[in-house]
Amino acid sequence: MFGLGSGKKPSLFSKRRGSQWQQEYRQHLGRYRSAAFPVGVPESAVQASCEQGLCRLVMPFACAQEAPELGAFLSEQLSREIQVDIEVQLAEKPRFAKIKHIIMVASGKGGVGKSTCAVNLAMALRHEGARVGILDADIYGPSIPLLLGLQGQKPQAKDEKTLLPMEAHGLKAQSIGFLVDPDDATVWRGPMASQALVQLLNETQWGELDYLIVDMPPGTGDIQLTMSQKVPASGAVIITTPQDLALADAQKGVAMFNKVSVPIIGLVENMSQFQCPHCGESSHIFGADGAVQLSQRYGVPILAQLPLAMEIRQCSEQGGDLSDDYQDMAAYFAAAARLCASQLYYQQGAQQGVEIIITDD
Ligand SMILES: Nc1ncnc2c1ncn2[C@@H]1O[C@H](COP(=O)(O)OP(=O)(O)OP(=O)(O)O)[C@@H](O)[C@H]1O
Repeated sequence: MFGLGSGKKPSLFSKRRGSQWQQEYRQHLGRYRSAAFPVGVPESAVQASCEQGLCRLVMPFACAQEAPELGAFLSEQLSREIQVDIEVQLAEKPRFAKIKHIIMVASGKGGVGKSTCAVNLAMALRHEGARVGILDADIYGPSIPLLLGLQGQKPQAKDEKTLLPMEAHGLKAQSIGFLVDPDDATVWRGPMASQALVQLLNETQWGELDYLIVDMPPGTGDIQLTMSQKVPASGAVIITTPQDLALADAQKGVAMFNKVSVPIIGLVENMSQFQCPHCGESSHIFGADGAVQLSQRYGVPILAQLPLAMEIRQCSEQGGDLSDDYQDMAAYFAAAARLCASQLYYQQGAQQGVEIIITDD
């Protein structure tokens, strides 16, 4: 009835018909459920223009790679071939300078894969159509230069006060590792460490960003607490492994962010399972479902359960992008990125929706 794809463009694109399409799309989009759209595509997002079987959507969070699945859903619902193209435009005002959201990536314990997850999450958000930066605040072991293939490089000074960020894989990056000898950084005390983070954040010309990922130092001590107080973060992602010890530390991470009122966006369970390359059998080397229990206890979602995989280690340590050669591994981070971005959007929405009622008593 709507004539999408019929080719009779001029007569079909009257205003009335246009709005009729909008209505039908809107109805179906609202029913579309996925990890990224747990409550359907939000009403505010449905700025759809639909032409010749192509539905262009402007979405308020990074989810561009959801387009094929959304297209398949709409095609089935509307019984005609529909392609979806997603453009990402975050509507909210920047939280800091021209940065819309700062996301802290933290772990209660060292060596759980925090930096690896931070970099791959940043790349995945980029592939989901967002403008993304990464700030390496891990003063004790800055690994972002290595993970982005930028070792030994130095950022350029824009003027006397500001530095230009480095760029790799479409990400803007800044790290203490570009500026000081790592051996010097290890002796920094609390105030110096948090001051270094604030300075790097303030004095880098980030330009306009949708998301800035901050790779925090491991642990939940005073340094991490001060850092989380000083940075206007929209939320935090906690990386853990399924081990009891790592989970106990992850709990401390949740408590720390609660203390400074930074919402937890979700948990990433890294090294969740290992698939034998020979027989294909999956084993839970570090235990099973620890993060699920943590998630239930604190009511925070699990963004991903990532495998322990040689491809992740090799590709990351060579400064590569998983989506170039290891799409199956990249898919885990893509799903985590969409979930992280949407969770942040829905969390903010819920916060904005809180009504404060002042009474006399
Ligand atoms: N899912 C994974 N599969 C295989 N190797 C991984 C995975 N995640 C991380 N690694 C490897 O584990 C090692 C530690 O990872 P990473 O440096 O990201 O940890 P971290 O928590 O940031 O450490 P630190 O506490 O030193 O900051 C690296 O060699 C990395 O390549």
